[in-house]
Amino acid sequence: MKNYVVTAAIIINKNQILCMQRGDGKYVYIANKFEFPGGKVDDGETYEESLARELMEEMDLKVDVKAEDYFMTVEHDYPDFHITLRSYICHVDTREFNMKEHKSFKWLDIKDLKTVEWPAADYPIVEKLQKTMK
Ligand SMILES: Nc1nc2c([nH]c(=O)n2[C@H]2C[C@H](O)[C@@H](COP(=O)(O)OP(=O)(O)OP(=O)(O)O)O2)c(=O)[nH]1
Repeated sequence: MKNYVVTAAIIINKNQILCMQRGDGKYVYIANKFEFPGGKVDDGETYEESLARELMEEMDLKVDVKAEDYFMTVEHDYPDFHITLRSYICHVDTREFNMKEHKSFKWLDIKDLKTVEWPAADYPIVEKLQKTMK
């Protein structure tokens, strides 16, 4: 099975988390779900560089992602591929960004994260946030 290494940003502003909704796509089990913005790591870049690049590409959002902001990694098997999902906490001081690739977004309190649907790989992250950051 293919393995995708993906970095994802838990973007926090005033105690709320930015949840971005994916559009349609070929995999029904992730289409239209809310996710932490980010994407696949390219050859030759560090995880932190990759995440900063994705945030800029997808949202025009400039974030200095630091190794010390690492939160957790989830290994998950989807029906068509395996994902290594590596997440970082990113505090931002603005809510301004351009939604270039997603279909909608929500800023949610941590306690409300499960009011939207996430891809299966994201639930361990949501759960750790709810346990450790309330
Ligand atoms: N960015 C992000 N991706 C996630 C999360 N959870 C999750 O299962 N994924 C999956 C969805 C995708 O299969 C993959 C991220 O890839 P991507 O966003 O760079 O690429 P994509 O599949 O949308 O499209 P493409 O660039 O391959 O055309 O990781 C998450 O919280 N954030």
